[in-house]
Amino acid sequence: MIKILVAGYKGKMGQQTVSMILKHENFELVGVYDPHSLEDSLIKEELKIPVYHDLTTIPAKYADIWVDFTSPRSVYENVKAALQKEIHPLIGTTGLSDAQITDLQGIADKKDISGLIVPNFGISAVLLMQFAQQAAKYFPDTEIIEMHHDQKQDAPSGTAINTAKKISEVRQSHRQGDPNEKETISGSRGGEYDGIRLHAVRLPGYVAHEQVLFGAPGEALTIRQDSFDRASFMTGVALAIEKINQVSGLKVGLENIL
Ligand SMILES: NC(=O)C1=CN([C@@H]2O[C@H](COP(=O)(O)OP(=O)(O)OC[C@H]3O[C@@H](n4cnc5c(N)ncnc54)[C@H](OP(=O)(O)O)[C@@H]3O)[C@@H](O)[C@H]2O)C=CC1
Ligand SMILES: O=C(O)C1=N[C@H](C(=O)O)C[C@H](O)C1
Repeated sequence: MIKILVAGYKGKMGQQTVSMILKHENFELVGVYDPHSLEDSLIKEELKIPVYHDLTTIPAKYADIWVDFTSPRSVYENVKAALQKEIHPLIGTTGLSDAQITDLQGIADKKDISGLIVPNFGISAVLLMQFAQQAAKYFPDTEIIEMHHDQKQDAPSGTAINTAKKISEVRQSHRQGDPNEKETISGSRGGEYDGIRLHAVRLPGYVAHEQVLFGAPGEALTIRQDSFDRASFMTGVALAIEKINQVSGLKVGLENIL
């Protein structure tokens, strides 16, 4: 059995993850973590699962895997704590900066603990990023539009940033649009990563969606993926839990285990 602790267990993704783990025959939920929770145990399917409220009280090697769906504000400290306790981090929470990732990779290497930071567990999103990288070799002019539910804390989404990074690996960095363009309403042209414009839409009813638009003289290509339900992320979470041991160091992207 693979022993798992879920951080952020009361959240939208945390609840899905807890249900998936309880249904899986090879997974055991040994604990959950949320500093704001008022309960001491989570009663689920006749099981009494301990609730941790303080990182310092979680024993070293308490679980094999730490699944994190918390908040951009807490994820860095959580991953650091998991690595220090020699628990493999499987991180779905977005918002880690490049400097924080480099720092955590250093700790993971020193401790010889493998882990994964996964901007998007949906197979459609992983494929979209790969297809977008392939297309950018032939269509270097591109803009990204991500659309999410209106409770999302971070913008642009982790998936959109990761898509832009993958595109910028294969195209010459350049500024798009007319050099003399002027925003009459500030922000109209969106955010920017290495010359790639990113646009974030937040609307009720949406879950998680992304479009990558490519334009060239006389033609265009649009690649789109949709997560209509958070169940779309659970196949990827389960697969990553099963395969995290095969990763070397702390890596970014589900493609590392596909
Ligand atoms: N990689 C992927 O495929 C996906 C990633 N995500 C990402 O996962 C994260 C969570 O998303 P979602 O579930 O929708 O968000 P929610 O706001 O629904 O859930 C977050 C949960 O984390 C809890 N929390 C806040 N601070 C801490 C902390 N310090 N330690 C532990 N728990 C904490 C919150 O509790 P409280 O409300 O009491 O503060 C809440 O229950 C986001 O960063 C989102 O972008 C989401 C979907 C897919
Ligand atoms: O907050 C969300 O909901 C999601 N967050 C991730 C992101 O920022 O890319 C993954 C997915 O888009 C859902």
